[in-house]
Amino acid sequence: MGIVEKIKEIEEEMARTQKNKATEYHLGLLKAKLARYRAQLLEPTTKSGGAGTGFDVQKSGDARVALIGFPSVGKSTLLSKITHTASESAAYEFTTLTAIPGVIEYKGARIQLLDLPGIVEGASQGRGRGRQVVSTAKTADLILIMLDATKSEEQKKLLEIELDAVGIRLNKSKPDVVFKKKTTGGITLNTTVKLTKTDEKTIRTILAGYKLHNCDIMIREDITTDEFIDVLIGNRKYLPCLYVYNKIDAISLEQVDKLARQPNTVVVSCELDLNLDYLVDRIWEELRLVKVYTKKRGAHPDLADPICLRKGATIEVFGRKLPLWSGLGKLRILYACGMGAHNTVQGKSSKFSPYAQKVSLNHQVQDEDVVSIFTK
Ligand SMILES: Nc1nc2c(ncn2[C@@H]2O[C@H](COP(=O)(O)OP(=O)(O)OP(=O)(O)O)[C@@H](O)[C@H]2O)c(=O)[nH]1
Ligand SMILES: [K+]
Ligand SMILES: [Mg+2]
Repeated sequence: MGIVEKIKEIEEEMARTQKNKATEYHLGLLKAKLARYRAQLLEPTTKSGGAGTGFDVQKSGDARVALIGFPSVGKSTLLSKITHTASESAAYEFTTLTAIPGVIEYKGARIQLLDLPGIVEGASQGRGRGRQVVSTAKTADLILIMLDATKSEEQKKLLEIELDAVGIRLNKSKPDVVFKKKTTGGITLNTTVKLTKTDEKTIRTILAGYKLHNCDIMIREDITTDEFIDVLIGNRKYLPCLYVYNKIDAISLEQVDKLARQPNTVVVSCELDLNLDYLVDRIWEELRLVKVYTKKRGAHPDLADPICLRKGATIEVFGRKLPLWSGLGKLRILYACGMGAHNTVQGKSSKFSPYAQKVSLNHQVQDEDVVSIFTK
């Protein structure tokens, strides 16, 4: 009998078994067995299978948010509540076996929310399909670490360790260090601040360890040794993260209050719909999206249908989101623009706001700008 059949058999037996004191233990055993089989189902089938690559889900919308957590913390319940997609949720572990995308529609933005299988300790080392889950996290613009409010604080640390192991740095900015490899000339090391958490000798030792004998380094921040290594290795991902404590319906008010006071934290109950609106608000904020309105010549800005971009996006990035961009491309466009409230590019990023201003393709847009594009 294959695993799928075994799972089916247990599920049927569970459905047949009445829930009461006498069957509680037996049901518990069945649940554990079910979780074990489902965990097996998650294991990569080939040796290389899944390792290092994420799930094959097309990115869509204006940003991607990934749900990371241990099994049964309520990830799928959340997806089903705040998007139009239903993801199966159940009381046994490893209910979700693959990445399930849903869309949060909010303030004119379409945010892709990815429900993922639960991970276990050691996920980054390739246990279960965990490695695939943490790799998918790397493709997100924001990570939601979902935690069970009724369980120990330990869970948070363990998840952070797993993400850290694949090079994800949460709620940290890239160390302010300029590092340039050269072919000759030895090592030039400069610092603009006093180093209190590492020192020059350590840094030189590490460089030698990586066989880097020729490079220019300028350290502009009081970094740690680990942060210096991150700079050398290079492919680190610095991502914002919200810690979402679910199931607050099952703990005391005092406990809820204590959790809610932690930084980057939102407390919710998916089951009772508690605080979910606030969570979506916070997701929007953390993504740092800006809304930009389009405006046709001689018409009012189209306020009903803004284009959402990441903060720092340029006019060019904006243009690529316009349906008519490819056509414009052929005409060898543009200068784009205007800024200000009633003219071409109107809004906050114009120096001459509220008047329209001509800007270049690499001009950065800001929230609530109104942009018109002209072709030559
Ligand atoms: N008390 C309580 N239970 C909840 C809440 N949200 C979800 N649950 C329950 O928690 C269990 C697991 O929910 P799921 O949504 O399947 O959890 P998951 O994290 O997707 O689990 P896996 O896919 O197995 O990793 C289900 O029995 C839910 O009914 C909540 O806010 N409060
Ligand atoms: K579950
Ligand atoms: Mg799930």
